[in-house]
Amino acid sequence: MRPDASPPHASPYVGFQKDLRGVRSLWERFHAGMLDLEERRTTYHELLLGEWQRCTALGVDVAMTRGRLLSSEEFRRRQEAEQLLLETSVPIVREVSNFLVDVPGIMILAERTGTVLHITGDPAVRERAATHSGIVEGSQWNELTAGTNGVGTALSKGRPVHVLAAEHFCEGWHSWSCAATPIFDADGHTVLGIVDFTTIDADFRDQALGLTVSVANSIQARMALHRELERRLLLTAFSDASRHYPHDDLLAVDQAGRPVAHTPSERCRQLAERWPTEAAAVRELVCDSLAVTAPSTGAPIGAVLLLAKPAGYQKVFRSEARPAWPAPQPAAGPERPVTRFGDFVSCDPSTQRMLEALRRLAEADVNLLITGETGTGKELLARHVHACSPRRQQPYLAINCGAISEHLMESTFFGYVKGAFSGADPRGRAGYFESAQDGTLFLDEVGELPPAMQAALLRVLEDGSFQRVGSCEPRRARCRIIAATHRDLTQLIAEGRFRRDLYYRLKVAQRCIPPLRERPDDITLLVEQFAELMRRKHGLQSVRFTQAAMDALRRYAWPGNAREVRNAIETAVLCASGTIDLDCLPPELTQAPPPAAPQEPDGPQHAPDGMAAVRDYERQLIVGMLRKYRNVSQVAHALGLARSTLYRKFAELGIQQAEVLGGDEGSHLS
Ligand SMILES: Nc1ncnc2c1ncn2[C@@H]1O[C@H](COP(=O)(O)OP(=O)(O)OP(=O)(O)O)[C@@H](O)[C@H]1O
Repeated sequence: MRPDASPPHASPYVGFQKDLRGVRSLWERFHAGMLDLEERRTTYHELLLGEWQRCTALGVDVAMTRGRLLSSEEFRRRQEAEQLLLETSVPIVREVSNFLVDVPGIMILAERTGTVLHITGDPAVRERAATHSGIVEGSQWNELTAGTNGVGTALSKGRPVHVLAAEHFCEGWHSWSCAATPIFDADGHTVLGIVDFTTIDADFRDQALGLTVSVANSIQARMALHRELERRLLLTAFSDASRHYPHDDLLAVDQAGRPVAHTPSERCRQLAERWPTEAAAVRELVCDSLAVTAPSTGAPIGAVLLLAKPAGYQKVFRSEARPAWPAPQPAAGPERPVTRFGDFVSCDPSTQRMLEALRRLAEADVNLLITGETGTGKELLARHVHACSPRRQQPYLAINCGAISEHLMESTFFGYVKGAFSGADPRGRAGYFESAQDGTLFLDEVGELPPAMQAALLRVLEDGSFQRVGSCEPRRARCRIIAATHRDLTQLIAEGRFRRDLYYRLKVAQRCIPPLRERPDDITLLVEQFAELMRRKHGLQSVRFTQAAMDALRRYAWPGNAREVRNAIETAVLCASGTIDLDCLPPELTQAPPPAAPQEPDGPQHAPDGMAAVRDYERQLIVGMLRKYRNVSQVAHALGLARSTLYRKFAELGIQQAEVLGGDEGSHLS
């Protein structure tokens, strides 16, 4: 056994050499209750005993052989809470792993409570770690749960550590050795997570500790940069508030409760000084606060606080006079919390209920049908359902059924054997069902499947088997199907264009995403999300909207839904130099609907209540755009719609192209 045979190891957290001889025997005697109290021991052995006694007192189960797994719901929450850490660390960890191809070990990123967020490295070691010890994403390795181990001990010590073989409290981990280093926040002492390098004990090298220290340092540097950006956002919010409230005392505090800025009065200076130690007393002076949140994740960054005057009168920030915050300012206010489902965000209550239902359905592992207009985020939801499902470690494959040529469809879905047909890969090829084995197959635009393919798909869904083209050998399909369509499948069924039996197989569970025009609060939310996304993408300092621009954005009906918002905001961000005004928005948002288009005599021009009014508005909009561009492709692009969707809208809304264009349709409508 290695601890008895290997040379001493430097122990960075105890400051002396580890002599691993006798550790296994010490461990055995400790757990058998056969320690000789009079025995003279090295400091190192005393230290180990202290660690193990602590684990015993914490009630750690020494017989455990697999890491404890969080429920996928809880894991999802942790991932969401640690989005910044993930975004910052994963690219670094991956890049380092690329240079460790021949090193038999895995690199683990854990968050501040010891939950593994990400694992990368040697596939064989990864497989063994998962199957033998339950070291997988979502498993927990703090000392309370798993006793002395790399992640848990680095967390509790707050320093880089080696934990080798029999030093682990639980025998189940004795075949592993780990080096682990904490990642600190910019303040130098708050632990944000752990970088750990784990190998089978016999493969362990001392250099592993240097590796984790250097990876942790790189992550820290990147985190520090993020913190600086957050600090700037907070300062921008503070100076905006100061402009709007020049006669008041304001204090900006970051998320850790540290004052970042205050109004330059002596009273405020003193309050800021007292804040870290007497926060409770100073907090009593706070009349109102404005939360400042991270642009992309919505995570809180800090707050601007409005302090009571010495005379004691109370004041609140006026909602209509809230400063023109940078894009990340929460759109819906505290009474409308934002729900996130992966990258899908919403503050609309009925959409939020749908997202909650999807969270539950993700775990249920049943086939799912997602409907909704084009651009409403069906693929985004499907992807995250997979990420929250028990299949999340397996492949996710998205297929646009409308984009596969009909005669290749069967071989694309089911694969083919060699010599199946001329022009094919001579070695044969696996189809989507095999490639997505054990994972999720997302069938986008499922309403476009031709009848023959509908029949073939139905057969797979009914008995779970299929054959490659050119072969009789049955194969089992073990993937989950998520299907999506913007079409009304019940109508297609009534028209004989979609199989009823297939429909029922696909919609074991079904959810519909409402169009954006029916959830006006989400318009503001998406505008701000995309503005921040584009600000980052194009490396801009800040992006803000004038009131007039924001009003126009909220009024518009968005027939292309979130995709159209995204396109419009990207163009606007690029056109504006920081502040987006009306002139940076696409003309259809700012121009009144064309007068010649038919409309109700007193019909509303925007933000109408009834569906009929919405249809009218959509009709006016599309007719106006057709007159302007005189080209269907350009209109579709401007609206963020597929051409096929636009043609569908023509039919639904009774728009006659020839009529609109005065009979010259043929030359322009391409
Ligand atoms: N609620 C949302 N929050 C954030 N982004 C969204 C949301 N809804 C959609 N998006 C974004 O809008 C774009 C379109 O989304 P997606 O492709 O998922 O829509 P879709 O309904 O599948 O469209 P189609 O029917 O045309 O295939 C993507 O960029 C997506 O990230």
